[in-house]
Amino acid sequence: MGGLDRDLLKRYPLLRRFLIARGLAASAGAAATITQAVGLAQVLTTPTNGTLVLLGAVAVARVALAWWDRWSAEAAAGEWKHILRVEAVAGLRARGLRGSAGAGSVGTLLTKGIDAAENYVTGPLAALPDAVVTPVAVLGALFALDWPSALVVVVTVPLVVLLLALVGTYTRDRSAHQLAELLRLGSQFLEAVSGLITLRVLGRENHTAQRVREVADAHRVATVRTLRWAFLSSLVLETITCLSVALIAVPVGFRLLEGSLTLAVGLAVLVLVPEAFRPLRALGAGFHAAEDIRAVLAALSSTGSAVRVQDRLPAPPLTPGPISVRDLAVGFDKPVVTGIRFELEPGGRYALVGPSGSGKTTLLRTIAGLLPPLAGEIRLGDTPLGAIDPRAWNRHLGVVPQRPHLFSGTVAENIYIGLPDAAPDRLWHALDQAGAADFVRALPAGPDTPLGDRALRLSAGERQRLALARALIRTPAVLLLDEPTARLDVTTETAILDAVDRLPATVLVVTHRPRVAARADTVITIADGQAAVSRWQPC
Ligand SMILES: Nc1ncnc2c1ncn2[C@@H]1O[C@H](COP(=O)(O)OP(=O)(O)OP(=O)(O)O)[C@@H](O)[C@H]1O
Repeated sequence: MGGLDRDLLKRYPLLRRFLIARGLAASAGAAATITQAVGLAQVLTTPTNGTLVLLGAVAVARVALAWWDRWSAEAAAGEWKHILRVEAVAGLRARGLRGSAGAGSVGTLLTKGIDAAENYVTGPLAALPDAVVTPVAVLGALFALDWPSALVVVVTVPLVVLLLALVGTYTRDRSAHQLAELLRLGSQFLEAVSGLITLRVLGRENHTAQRVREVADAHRVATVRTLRWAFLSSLVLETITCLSVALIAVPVGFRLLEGSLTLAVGLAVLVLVPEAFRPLRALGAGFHAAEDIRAVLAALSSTGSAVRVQDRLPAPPLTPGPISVRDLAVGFDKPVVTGIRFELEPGGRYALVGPSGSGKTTLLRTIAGLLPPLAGEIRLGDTPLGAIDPRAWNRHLGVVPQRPHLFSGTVAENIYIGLPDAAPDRLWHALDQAGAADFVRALPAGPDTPLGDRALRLSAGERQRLALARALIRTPAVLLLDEPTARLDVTTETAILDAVDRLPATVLVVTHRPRVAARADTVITIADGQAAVSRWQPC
């Protein structure tokens, strides 16, 4: 049935527990419904004190069950959304973004996309046990009370189930299409905002606004189509339910007039019949939520942002020794560089060179554990990198990417990230080594100056120096630098490289500049998908 996805239940014990608890609650609810219907019929025909007390107790029990139903669904939905987001972030950390997924669409997927989990848990998943248990229980009671009425329900309930299955098949594609439009909108919007300066320079800002409008419109149309179908299926569902109730109510009325049916039984039947359809209607109303979350989970795994938290590797101690790269292949959907072999000795100086797009950054990110190797392995001493807890590896690493990200906090907060208790002299030492001390001192509030959104008030070279200070304050054993001086003048570059040379760390630096490569003992050259290792030789 569309409300239930076996893979999801296998993967998330939380959902299994929720379903079992709801099954028990649905059984209690069905018993209460039948007792209430029969009791109500008796009170209206031959009232007794005992029946009145019983009815009161059942009413209280139903209120308590309704409260618990709501609370348990909200709690399970909140916990599952949290798990999905943690998994998604772990997936992004482990594998990076795959394919053409952009930050905008992944951001939308992780926020609004994963919110669909709430509608799924509080909607079809919560309704499913009730939709299985209650119609069967009510049918049993109807057979005991009045079998001709039960026969009508036997014929009409499968019609409702068939309709739900049809709705599921039809809405599957619609939900995936609607989500794709939503992600496209998120990505277009982010691109338009972050590229505003370029667009203005090119005189294309109106054109881009028009494109965002078009995508927003496409998303609106897709949403309205899905909703139209949901409303239509609800209408058909309600019609089948009303017709079924009418098919039972009319003969019951005639039989009451004829005297072939007692008033108590007739009333009980009339109260019970709508109860057989109620949970199915609830299931049908939230049916599209099941398809929505399925589409979200498929999108998460195709962007590489879904990894099971339980899949985390154990964390053996990190052994000191060289970093050995053995027959490594790096890349994304297909390899960019293959057959890479080299050793990084502790304290050694290495340069990674090669034409633009040859795979230098990809190799650096693989060594940093940000991308999984496509083949071969990286060993730290005797331990494969894959067997080491990423957090343990991170503590030994200093990474300065090509386009470092600075957060909207202060300069100091950006540098202290992960080291909240570091002493201020360490901050100034790191800033000094990175050639950033002078300009930080000149900022309005020194290191306490807020950087604002993505630190746009700083120059590209200043941002790069802060990122270097952030790496150096951690006194890493291994320093991975991706063109760290690409935006700096020669004097600043020389000062920074001198400071880096004085560090005891193993340093691997990606560079296009011969004078930076000249500082390394060993040069790893990547070209045509292959890596070659040589001693530095000036041309
Ligand atoms: N997220 C990604 N998904 C798919 N392919 C990617 C991704 N990132 C990079 N690539 C591709 O991998 C190849 C290597 O890119 P990489 O950034 O490693 O090159 P590079 O040698 O560092 O280049 P440069 O010197 O210009 O920085 C390129 O062809 C690039 O298009």
